[in-house]
Amino acid sequence: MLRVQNLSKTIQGHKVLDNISFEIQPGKIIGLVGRNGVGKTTLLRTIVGILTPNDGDTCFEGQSIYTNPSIKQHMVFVPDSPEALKNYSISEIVKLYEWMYPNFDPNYFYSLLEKFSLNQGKKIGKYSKGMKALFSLVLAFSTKAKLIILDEPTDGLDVIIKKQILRYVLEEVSEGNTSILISSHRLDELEQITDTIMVMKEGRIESHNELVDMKSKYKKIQVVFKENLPESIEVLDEVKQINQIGRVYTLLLSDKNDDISQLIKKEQPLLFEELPITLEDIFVAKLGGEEHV
Ligand SMILES: Nc1ncnc2c1ncn2[C@@H]1O[C@H](COP(=O)(O)OP(=O)(O)OP(=O)(O)O)[C@@H](O)[C@H]1O
Repeated sequence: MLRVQNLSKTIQGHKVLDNISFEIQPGKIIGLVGRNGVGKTTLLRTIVGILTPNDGDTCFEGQSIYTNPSIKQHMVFVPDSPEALKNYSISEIVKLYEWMYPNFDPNYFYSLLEKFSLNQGKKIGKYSKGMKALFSLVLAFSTKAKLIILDEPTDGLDVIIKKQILRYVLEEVSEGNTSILISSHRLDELEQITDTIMVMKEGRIESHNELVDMKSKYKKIQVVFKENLPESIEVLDEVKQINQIGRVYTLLLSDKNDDISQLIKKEQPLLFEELPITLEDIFVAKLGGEEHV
């Protein structure tokens, strides 16, 4: 469906995107994660053609979006601060979207406004921050685009709406061939809805894996020793310390064959307990350096 090939973008002499390639298949939800300033928004803005790359291409169903802009009617981008529409009324926005997106479904749009209790009389500028975020999502899903690209979609939404939205996103994807690319710092939410996770680091894609495969590469344990964590364990590359409270250490192990667990057990811990692993643990292990402990 979407193929990003060797995309690079330099802004003010700084290479923000460095030779990025990936593909998105129909019916998939992909999470894009990375530390602040790593280039996520720049990547999303480049693959929808708001920014022009210095190198590389983005093709939707085989056609470059830069040389065939009409193909972009099948993709919709929801920015993290949707200010562009704030002076328009809802009926004006509907007209604009019907013009931009031939498959825009106004009946569906109004039914979603109702479903999420969004006041139809107000100008968008009069909505609260959360209502604006919600409105942008409703608008995006009403385009019936095949690819929906969301930048920090749940920022500003209260927990109840967030849950409704996440459920709604899952329903939409399971019913049709819509694909969704979501950039988010809310790793707990991504974990609930995504199939695969792309990790960005210094302008590159560091990894692009199925979430279950990522988790299977690690083991999270809690250990307590009589004294501190033995140095023989601390120095191992396969051991990342993700938390310490007193003598209770939480460790993330790259331990496919159980070798590291055996080494730790040889040091006779007072407690050795395996814990469920989260996307946040993997994020910290991959991108956290030593600063997080
Ligand atoms: N218009 C611009 N002018 C100058 N530098 C820019 C511009 N847009 C982005 N950058 C720089 O490019 C880098 C990546 O920014 P970007 O917004 O893509 O990061 P991000 O991963 O989305 O960050 P965050 O998680 O904080 O939203 C940053 O160093 C940023 O300062």
